[in-house]
Amino acid sequence: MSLLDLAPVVPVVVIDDAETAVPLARALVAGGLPAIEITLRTAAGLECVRRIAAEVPDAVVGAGTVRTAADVDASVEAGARFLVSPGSTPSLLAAMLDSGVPFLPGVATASEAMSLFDQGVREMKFFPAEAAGGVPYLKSLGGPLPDVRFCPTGGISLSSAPSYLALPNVGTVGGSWLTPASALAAGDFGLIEKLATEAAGLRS
Ligand SMILES: O=C(O)C(=O)C[C@H](O)[C@H](O)COP(=O)(O)O
Repeated sequence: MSLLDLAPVVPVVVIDDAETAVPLARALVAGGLPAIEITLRTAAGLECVRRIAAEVPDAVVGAGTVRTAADVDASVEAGARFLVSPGSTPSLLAAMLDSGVPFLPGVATASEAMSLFDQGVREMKFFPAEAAGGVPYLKSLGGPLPDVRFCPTGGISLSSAPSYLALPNVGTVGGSWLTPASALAAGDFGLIEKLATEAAGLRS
């Protein structure tokens, strides 16, 4: 099954304290969102991937903010089951193609999507979704590029997600709204499960 079909929303998580990774992942899975993207923006990112991969078997944990071939190797070694990047470079794409796990390279234009398509990539992240043109832009890309499917991410909320999910070239959306920094700092995993449950209900 494609990564884009696992759930209507992929939570994008920035974690500072690796101790929160496992309870956070359990809350998201309990709410119905099994695919979880842990960004490599923080020093704790890889350790969080490692802990979730080892301790939360129902989660499909991936690494986000993957920018280099070294990031690809470190993520896979930590147990990442998918990789997401904000954009794409030749060396990053080569490493992703070689990684053995599904990946969503970021694109924001038709030319970028066509370059990846030429390399055999059919599923991509559309980033930064809202700033780059949002739903109308993505709908327009679907005309000439109907065989590319996207995970739009960047500026999407519970209220804007349904209009993206209604597009035929969108499988799932990414967003950080499910894991507010304040809830993480307070250890409020009940709130995170509630936000995940709301998001999981967007497409039933
Ligand atoms: O970290 C990355 O790899 C990114 O490319 C950026 C993230 O996808 C967005 O920051 C999430 O978007 P928000 O839901 O607006 O917070």
